Amino acid sequence: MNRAEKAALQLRAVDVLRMLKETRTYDELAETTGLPAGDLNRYVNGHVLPGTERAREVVEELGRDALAAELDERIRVDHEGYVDNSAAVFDQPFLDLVAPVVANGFEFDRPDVVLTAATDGITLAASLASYYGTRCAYAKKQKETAVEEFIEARQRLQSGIELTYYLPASAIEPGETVLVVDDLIRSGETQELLLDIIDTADAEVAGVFALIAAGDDGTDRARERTDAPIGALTTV
Ligand SMILES: O=P(O)(O)OC[C@H]1O[C@H](OP(=O)(O)OP(=O)(O)O)[C@H](O)[C@@H]1O
Repeated sequence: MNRAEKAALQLRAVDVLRMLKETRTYDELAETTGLPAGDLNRYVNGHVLPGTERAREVVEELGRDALAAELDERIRVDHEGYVDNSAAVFDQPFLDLVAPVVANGFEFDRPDVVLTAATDGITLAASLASYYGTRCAYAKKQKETAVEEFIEARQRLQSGIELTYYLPASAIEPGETVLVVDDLIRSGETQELLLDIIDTADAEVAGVFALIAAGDDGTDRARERTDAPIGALTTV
């Protein structure tokens, strides 16, 4: 890790601690983190930065559990099992906290492109691409007018409806690595279409990540398609 990466990690740890502090006293935060309340006070107030190892623990271990719990708080599941996650996907600062936890707490290699499907995955993909310093791309259900060449992926869904996603062909170069992300994975049909797009582009899959897995069907389906790491922050 170079100096800039260390500094970024330390600042991310402070962001995580500040988020946790919003709903806790320093004593409670000390209990949650196992760190001394006096140190926490200095980190949260920006007087001192946590050391690299401590920062890593906060982001990768504590951060993952804390953000999963925070995400659970923000999700509403209706009586038919449909998920309202607007309180997560509309909150870019929250997703900016999720990004380093995903990048460091799962086994994904840094990709060349973070790919999602419009619409609800876009804010998460933007946060991750920004964290990695890579490009973000999203496939859409319509063709963009001025674009001449598309990669398209089509599938007949279980419902009988045919779904097609289009991605401008210039979005992914052959041989690039692509991390597929989405806010939600349920049947896995959307992620499968994105994996088809990566195949057509002659690119490599770096992994598949969803904020929320609704059951295991979607992740199981993705696992059948790729050996790359697959993960979700929470399962409902
Ligand atoms: O695993 P699956 O069964 O494919 O479901 C997951 C997809 O469903 C939602 O998108 P939706 O198609 O509702 O489009 P939206 O993002 O525009 O709401 C969600 O954003 C995922 O992309």
